[in-house]
Amino acid sequence: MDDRYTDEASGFERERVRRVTSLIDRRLAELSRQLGDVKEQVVEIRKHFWDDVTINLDHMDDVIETHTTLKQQAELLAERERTHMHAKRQYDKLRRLRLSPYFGRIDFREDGSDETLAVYLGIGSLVDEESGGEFLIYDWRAPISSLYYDYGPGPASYETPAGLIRGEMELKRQFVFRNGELQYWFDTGETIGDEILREVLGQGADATMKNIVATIQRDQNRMIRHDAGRMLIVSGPAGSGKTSAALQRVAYLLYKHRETLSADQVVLFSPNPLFNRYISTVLPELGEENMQQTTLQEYLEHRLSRVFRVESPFDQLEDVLTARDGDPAHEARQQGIRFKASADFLRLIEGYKRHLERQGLVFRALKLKGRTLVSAQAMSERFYGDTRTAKLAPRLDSLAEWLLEELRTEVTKLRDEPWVEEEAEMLSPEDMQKVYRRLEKELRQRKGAFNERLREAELMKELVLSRHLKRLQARVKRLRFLDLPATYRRLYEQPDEAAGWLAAGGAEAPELPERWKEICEQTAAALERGDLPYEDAMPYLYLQELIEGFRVNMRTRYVLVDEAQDYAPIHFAFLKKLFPRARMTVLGDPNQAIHAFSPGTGFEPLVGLYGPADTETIAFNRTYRSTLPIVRFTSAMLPDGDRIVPFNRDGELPMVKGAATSEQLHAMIAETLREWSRQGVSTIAVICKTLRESREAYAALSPLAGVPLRLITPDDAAFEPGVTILPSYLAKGIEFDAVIVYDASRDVYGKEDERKLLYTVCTRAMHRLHVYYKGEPSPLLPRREELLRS
Ligand SMILES: Nc1ncnc2c1ncn2[C@@H]1O[C@H](COP(=O)(O)OP(=O)(O)OP(=O)(O)O)[C@@H](O)[C@H]1O
Repeated sequence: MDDRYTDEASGFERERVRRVTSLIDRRLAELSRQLGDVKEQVVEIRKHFWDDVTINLDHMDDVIETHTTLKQQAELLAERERTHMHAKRQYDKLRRLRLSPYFGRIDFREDGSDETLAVYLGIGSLVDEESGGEFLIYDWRAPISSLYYDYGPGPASYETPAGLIRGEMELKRQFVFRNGELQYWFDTGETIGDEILREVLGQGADATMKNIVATIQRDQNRMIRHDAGRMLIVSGPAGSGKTSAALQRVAYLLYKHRETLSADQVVLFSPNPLFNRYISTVLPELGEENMQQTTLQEYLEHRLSRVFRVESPFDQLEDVLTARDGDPAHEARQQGIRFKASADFLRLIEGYKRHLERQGLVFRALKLKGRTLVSAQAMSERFYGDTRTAKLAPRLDSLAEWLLEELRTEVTKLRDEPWVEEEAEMLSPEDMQKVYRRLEKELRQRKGAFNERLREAELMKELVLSRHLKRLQARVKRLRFLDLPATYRRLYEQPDEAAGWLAAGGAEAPELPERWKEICEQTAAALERGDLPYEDAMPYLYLQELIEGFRVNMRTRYVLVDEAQDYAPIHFAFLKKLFPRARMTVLGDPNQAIHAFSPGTGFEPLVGLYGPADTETIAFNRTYRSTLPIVRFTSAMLPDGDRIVPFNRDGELPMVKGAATSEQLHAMIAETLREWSRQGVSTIAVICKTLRESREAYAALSPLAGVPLRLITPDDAAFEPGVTILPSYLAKGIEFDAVIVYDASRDVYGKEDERKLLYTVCTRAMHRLHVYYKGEPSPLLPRREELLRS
C-alpha cells in the first residue's frame, strides 16, 4: 500500500473491497446452488424423457398425446438449458470479477451538478440490488468508462447516445489486485499511468494473448469505440497494440450492440492458424463469445479446392524466398505475383469479362455414358445467339433452363440403349418396390389391354434414366456446363490480347509486366496440371463471380482484417463485395509487408475502397511489446524508424553474434537455449526465414540443445510455452519472451526487399533478442553507429 494515502482513504477503499467481494461471494454461492439445481433438473428431465412416451401405434390419440408430451418435454429442457447457460455465464463473469473486481476509479462531476459520482471500472458490471441498485462496478465498455481512458484529472467529457456530457474529473485512481487481494492502489495525474503499464509489460509472454482492459491507451480507446462509417484503417508499428485493441474493439461492439449483434456476425481474418489459436482466449476471458476467425487461405480452399489444388500463401512465399537469384523463371513468377495482385489486374479481368460477353466462354459438353447429349458447340451458339442482354449471368440462367429441357428430351431417347437395360437389371430391392407400387397403381387405373411384364421392364428403365437425368440436371443447375478453369486458362493462352483487355477494363496505365509472355506460359501450364498458384486464386474467384454473379454474405456485420499490409488491392475489392452489409476494420503495418504481392506502400489507396467520407484512419506510433533497447535496434532497421515511439522499459541490449561455420552457429544457439531455459524464460522462439531452414535448424539443434524443441509448420499450429522453432511467416502477429534469429547472414537476408521480413522477425521479441549469423552479417541489420546515435 502506498504510504501517500491517508488512513481515511485507505480505510474507505479497503472497506469497499470487502463489501464488493462479499457481495460477489454471496452471488457466487447462490448461482452455484442454482446451477446445481438446474443441472439436476436437466438430468432428471433427460432421464425420464422416454418414460412418458412409450406409445401404442394402434391408438391415434396416444400418438398425438405422445407427440404433445414430447414437444413439451423438449421445450422444458431447452428452457432449463437456457437458464443454465445464462447462470453459467453469470457465474464465470463473477469468478473473474472476484479475482480482480476493478482496476480503476474516477470521480466525475457533471457540469451543473453538485454531486460527484465515483465510477469503479471492471471487466463486467456489478449492481447491488440489496441497496437499491447501486452500481458497484461499471463495465469498462459503458459510455462513462471512456473518461478513464481519455483523460487525467481536470475537465473531461464523454459521448452518450443522448449527446456529449461535460464535467470535471476530480480523481483518478488505479488499483492492482492479485488473486482477489488488493495489492496496492494510487492516484494518478496521467491518462493511464505508465507505472502499471510498465509492470504489465514487464511480465512474461504467455502462449495466448492477454486482454489490455486495465491499460488501454487513449488512441487505442479511440479505435476501440469508433463506430461510424464503413471503414476504419489502423496503422501502427510492430507491437503498438493493433491486434490487442482490435480484440477489445470486438468486445466493445458486442457490448454496445448486444441487442442486435451476435459474435458469429463478426469475422476476423488473421494471418495464419497459429495466430488464430494465439488470440482465441481474449474474448472468452472478457466474458464474450469468440468471433468467427478465419484466414483468406481457408476461404479460398473452401471455394476452390474442389476444382484445383490451391497453393497456400506460405508455399508461395517459400518458393519466392528459396529461389535462386537471376533465374528467369523465378523473375517471371515474381513479376506475375505482383501484377496479379494489382488493381490493374482487376481491370484486366473486367476487360476479359467484357470480351467473354461477346465470345470465348468455354462450355463443357453434357454427356452420358460417352454419348454427347448437348455439345459445347451447341451451348456456345445458343448462348451467344441470345442477344436480349449483354450480361452474362441472366444469359447463363436462360441457357441452363434450355439445357434442362434438352436433357429431358435427349435422355428419354436413350431408353433402348443396351446399358439402360443392364442397369435396370441391377436395380436394388428398394427400387424394385417403387416399380411394383407404380405398377399396382397403373393396374388399378388401367383401361384396356395391359402387358404387365412389358410395363414392368419399361418402368425399370424409366427409373434408371430418371436417375441419370436428375444427376445431369443437378450439374446444370450448378452451372457445371461452364468450363471455368478452361475459360480462365484462355486468358493466359492469348497473351497478345491482354493489353486490349486492360484498356477495355479501364486501367489507368495499361501496362503489362515485362515478362508477361512467360507469366502466361507458366500460369497456363500450372492450370493445365490442376494447380492454382496462390496469386491466381483471387483473380479466378473474381472472374467466376463476374460471370456467374456474386455470392455474398449478408449476415456478417463487422469484418476485421489483421496484418492487412499482406493483402493486395484485389483481396480488399473482393472482401468488400463478399460482405456488402459489413463495416470493415483494417489493421496493419506497412513495414511488416512480407509477401511478394504486398504493395508495401501505406494504406492511403485503401481510402478509395469506400471513399473518404466513409473512412476513418487512426495511426498508432507508440510501441509496447519490446524493451527500449530492442525497439531502438529494430527501429534502426527502418528508414522511417525514428517515428516509432518506444515505451520506456529497460532490458538487455540485443546481441548480434557471428559464427564461422554451421557447427559453431548451432553450438552457440544451443548454449543460449540452455541458458535461457535454465533461467526460466517461458516462451523462446528460434525464428528461421523459411520452413526449409526451420527443418534444418530443428534437426541440427535437437541433439545439442538439451531442452525439448518444437517445430511449428503450417499444418501443425499449436503454440505452447518452451522453445519453438518456426519460419518467419508463422511468427507473424505473435510475440515471445526471447527471440533467436537463426541466421541473419548476408546470404540469407541480403536483399533490400527482405528488410521488412527481418524487421518482422526481430520485432517478435519482448525482453531478449539474439541475432546470429554465419559468415558475413546481413547488411540490413543496424550498424553499431546507428544504434549509438538513436
Ligand atoms: N494498452 C496496452 N496495455 C498493455 N499492454 C499493451 C497495450 N497495448 C499493447 N500492449 C501489449 O503490447 C504487445 C503487442 O501488442 P499487439 O500484438 O496487439 O501489437 P500489434 O500492433 O498487433 O503488433 P504486430 O504488428 O507486431 O503484430 C502485447 O503484449 C500487448 O499485450
